[in-house]
Amino acid sequence: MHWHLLGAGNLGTLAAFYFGQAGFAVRLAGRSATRRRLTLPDGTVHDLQLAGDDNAPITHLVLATKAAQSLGALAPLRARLNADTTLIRLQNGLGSLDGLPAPSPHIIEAIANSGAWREALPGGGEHVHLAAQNPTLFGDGHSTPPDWFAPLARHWPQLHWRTDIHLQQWLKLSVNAIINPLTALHDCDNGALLTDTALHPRLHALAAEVDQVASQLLPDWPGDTAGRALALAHATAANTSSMRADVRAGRVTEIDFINGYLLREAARLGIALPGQARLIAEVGALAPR
Ligand SMILES: NC(=O)C1=CN([C@@H]2O[C@H](COP(=O)(O)OP(=O)(O)OC[C@H]3O[C@@H](n4cnc5c(N)ncnc54)[C@H](OP(=O)(O)O)[C@@H]3O)[C@@H](O)[C@H]2O)C=CC1
Ligand SMILES: CC(C)(CO)C(=O)C(=O)O
Repeated sequence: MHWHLLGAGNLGTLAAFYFGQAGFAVRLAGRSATRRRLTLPDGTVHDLQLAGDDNAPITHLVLATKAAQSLGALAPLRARLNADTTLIRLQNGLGSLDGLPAPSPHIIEAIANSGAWREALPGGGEHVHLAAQNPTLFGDGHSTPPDWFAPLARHWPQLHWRTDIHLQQWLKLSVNAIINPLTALHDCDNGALLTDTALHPRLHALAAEVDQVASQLLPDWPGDTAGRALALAHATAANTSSMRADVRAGRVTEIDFINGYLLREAARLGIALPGQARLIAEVGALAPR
């Protein structure tokens, strides 16, 4: 089985590594060959040569661009995708594939709780540092995973198939709506959200707004977004969040797909979220949208 990868950044590199370990061929989509170095939390270093695009039909695709880049990155590939194509959306946020023209591929949602950051390699390519290895959840709403999932899960630590993927997406969105913008605004690593207690009143107020919306949308909503955000910040303490990395690099952030998505859902329910609205404006002032 042949996989294409669209977006060979932090998580794309990690996925390419684990697919490769499981024996699947991986090549880039829309880009030429390049190299990546990956350092895992146990200190092992792995050099990867990522093959360039072959312009062949795409049967299996990992999409790991940032959310805002998704539709633009997929547009030149449209003729190579069809309704039988499997697309793993390895991204934070929700709504990044809204508006994807038909025929829609078979979409598997992937939720990563790991933390990774990257730097340029001297002489070209990039070095990805996996700062924390945590569970990754795949699902498409069906109970049975595809055939390739079991061999992949033997090589990708803590990879799980979830039938309640929609709830899991909201659980991840809720903590990203706290960790990502706060670490971007305060230019701090995730662990600082635990140690800088001056941030806690705001963190709790933002989390309460998230719980107000999510509990109306999802009957099984467990609440305690503040506790779960602090737990994930602890589990990824040494990481630079993806939004902080985007702000630092002057890139478009995912605020519209995380906090913006939440705000739009709240508006549909007639709920105002003043804290989240202010947060979106503050991040918007730091980075392009
Ligand atoms: N980093 C983390 O710790 C975590 C990230 N996530 C989520 O995972 C997703 C990916 O994040 P992350 O890996 O950090 O992002 P990165 O910015 O590291 O990677 C995105 C990649 O997409 C590439 N890209 C952009 N446009 C195109 C295009 N048109 N064609 C091909 N490639 C393109 C970029 O290339 P170039 O740099 O050349 O523009 C870059 O390599 C995000 O949704 C993020 O929120 C989830 C959990 C943890
Ligand atoms: C898991 C976490 C919080 C890691 O930093 C993340 O999702 C991100 O940075 O986008």
